[in-house]
Amino acid sequence: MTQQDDQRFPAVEIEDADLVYTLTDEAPMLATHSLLPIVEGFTRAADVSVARADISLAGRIMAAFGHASDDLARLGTLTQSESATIIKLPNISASVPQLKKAIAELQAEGIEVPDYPESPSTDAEREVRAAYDAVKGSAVNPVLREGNSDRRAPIAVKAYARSHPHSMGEWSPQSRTRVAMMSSGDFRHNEASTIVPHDGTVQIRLRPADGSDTVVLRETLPVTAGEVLDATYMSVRELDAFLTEQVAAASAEEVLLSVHLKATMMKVSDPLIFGRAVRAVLPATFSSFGEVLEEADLRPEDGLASILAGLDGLADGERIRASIASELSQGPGIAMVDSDNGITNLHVPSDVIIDASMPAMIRSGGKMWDAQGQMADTLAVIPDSSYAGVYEAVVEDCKANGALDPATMGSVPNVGLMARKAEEYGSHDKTFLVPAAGTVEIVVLDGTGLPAGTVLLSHEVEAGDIWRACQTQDAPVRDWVRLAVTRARASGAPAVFWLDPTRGHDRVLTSLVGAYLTQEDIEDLDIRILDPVAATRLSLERARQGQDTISVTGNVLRDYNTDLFPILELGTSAKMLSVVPLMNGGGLYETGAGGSAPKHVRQLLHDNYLRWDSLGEFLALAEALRHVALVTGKTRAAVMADALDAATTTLLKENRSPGRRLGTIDNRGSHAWLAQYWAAELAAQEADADLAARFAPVATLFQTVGETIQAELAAVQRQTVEIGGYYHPNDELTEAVMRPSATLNAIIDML
Ligand SMILES: NC(=O)C1=CN([C@@H]2O[C@H](COP(=O)(O)OP(=O)(O)OC[C@H]3O[C@@H](n4cnc5c(N)ncnc54)[C@H](OP(=O)(O)O)[C@@H]3O)[C@@H](O)[C@H]2O)C=CC1
Ligand SMILES: O=C(O)CCC(=O)C(=O)O
Ligand SMILES: [Mg+2]
Repeated sequence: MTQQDDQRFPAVEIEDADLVYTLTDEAPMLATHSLLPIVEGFTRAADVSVARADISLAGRIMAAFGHASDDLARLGTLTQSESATIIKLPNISASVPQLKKAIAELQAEGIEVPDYPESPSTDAEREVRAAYDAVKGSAVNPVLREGNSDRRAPIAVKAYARSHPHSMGEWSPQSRTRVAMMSSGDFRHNEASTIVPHDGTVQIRLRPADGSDTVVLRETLPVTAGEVLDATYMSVRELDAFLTEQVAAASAEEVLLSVHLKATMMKVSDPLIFGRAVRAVLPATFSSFGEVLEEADLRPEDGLASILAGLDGLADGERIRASIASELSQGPGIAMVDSDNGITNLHVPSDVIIDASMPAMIRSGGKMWDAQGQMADTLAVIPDSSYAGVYEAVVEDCKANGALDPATMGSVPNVGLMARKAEEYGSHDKTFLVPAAGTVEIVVLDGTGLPAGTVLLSHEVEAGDIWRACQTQDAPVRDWVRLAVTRARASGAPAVFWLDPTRGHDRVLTSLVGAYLTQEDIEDLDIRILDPVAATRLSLERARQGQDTISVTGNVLRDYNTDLFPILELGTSAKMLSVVPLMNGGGLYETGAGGSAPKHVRQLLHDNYLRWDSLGEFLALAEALRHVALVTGKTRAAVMADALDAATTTLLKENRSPGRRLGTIDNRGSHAWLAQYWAAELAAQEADADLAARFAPVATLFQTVGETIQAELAAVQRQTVEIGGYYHPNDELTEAVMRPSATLNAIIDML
């Protein structure tokens, strides 16, 4: 969906536009084909120029090999501008299997992109691999998130959820579901942290225990004055022992085994941990055939599906397949992603992503799907204990007090430390699979105010351990504390900093928060610092009493909490307002807090029905238009924003959001209603008479043909459709599918 394809609007460059709208993947990409023409039509009346930035997985692959403009890099630069206004939809953070599929799809279209080199051996292959590694995993959000995060449910959304509570699975005190985490040897227990005194450069290296030459893991790493620098590692020995225990425990307790990781955002460490879990479930297979599989580039970290798909070409293929089947049938039931097609939790590393998977399990009364398509209790394995306690506390709370009630429960909004790749979510370029036993050290090269050669942090490690460093700059920490105070003041709710005194990083952060709070006016505010488990308990207790509690967290809990609480409160995190005030003054408006909902694509292709809810886009657009008005002086944009918010409130009240069942309003139908309500609000408002006059005939027209539009949109349901690709669908085909109402299209063209 490139700008040039659309002749109705002159192309606007990303750098010149008042507003940039991102083109992404899967369900939000489909929704954009329907919504963006409406947005462009309406905003033109306010003289707001809109550019499209293609940051889809396919777009980024093409850009990496010179077949498309590198829109992500351009947007990254734009985030530094004080006038940037960017609407960011969720995108695929690709696992290796997804990346390979996208590459194959582009190649089949005749686009010359190279294969993904599994084991690069030449310089050219290493270069290709580096290019793909930059596209892989969470490669978009960290580039754009040059600010901290403010995610909350707007009042109208919360009111709607209370009056139309979503279904919740029942929780029984007898539930056998529980969370398992490591009690030593993990990232939490090994964490060490320090504050860097001055700007400078450090090196990360391994001094092997056998006295052989030092291995440089990272040649140079710039550090900044006042930043918090941490290092930690996951002991593979302790991880393996833990995972083996959990496999046995799930069997003994007769519950499903499920593994919850963030292999997308934590693109180096978590696929490795996922691979250890695959091994732990198939110990005999890996002991007999591990080398054969390795030689064939069939890696457990890519998941069972990749291994199974690669067996055909192997001499031992059938024996390996039989061994896997036999071990799976004798071990505990594995939680399923798709029981109809035999897809387990361990098939693809990016199918079960902890921020969405744990809340979905909790919402379902602590159950996941088994191989027979029934819901069953599960042992939820979250190896690193840094944040697993939060989920454990929710599970225990639900066992003791029953499911939460969306009709009455309070809200847990979040203020998250995120800017400049803060904490773990910026660690992938400082994460290493340790090649040999020895000492990993972070050593001063120059600057920092310390003598060259000073060892800042060090760990004794074994081969196979996963070591990582994290950086958290000072300016983002100050900004985060300020944002927390602002939100506490604006909302009147208590603000709780979730910081763990048993962790090195959190202890340092606690002292900084204490210091920076003294610089704020907080006398009449309720601001506390609690460890994450205590903070969870307090937030739940208050939520059960209908009270709101702001969670002020680091980057990972920002991610976890903004799915967890919204999924319980609102049924989905798609309904969140998600604002990132960029540190240089710009605004990044994320649409909801969830991802790209891959399951929705299947339903569109099968039934021509898209259940994606664009509420997050509507909320983000209104905020973005207000920001445009502020930075460009185009006051009309603010009038458009107020009218849009009013239209969104009507849409909620009138229940015009997409349903889940065929025959109800889908994504396209909800867009048409939004356009109708938006036009009505613009015609009725008195702040801008010209705008009112311009939209009066549009509003009248919608009143006349609104039902025709809905009938045209409903008529296309219940048929299969073809859009000519998954990662890189054909624009014309997709547009035809997503804009099937000639009547609506004519109105939009007229705007
Ligand atoms: N900001 C970003 O860019 C983010 C990207 N991601 C990426 O998204 C992909 C999928 O991640 P996953 O863990 O499955 O999580 P998702 O949030 O994409 O999906 C989980 C479920 O949430 C529901 N859901 C999410 N958004 C909506 C919406 N707008 N309307 C209605 N329902 C919605 C759907 O439930 P149901 O099926 O019941 O309808 C969906 O199946 C991954 O590639 C991941 O990396 C993930 C999070 C954030
Ligand atoms: O970038 C990603 O991979 C996921 C981001 C995410 O889940 C979030 O920010 O809530
Ligand atoms: Mg998330």
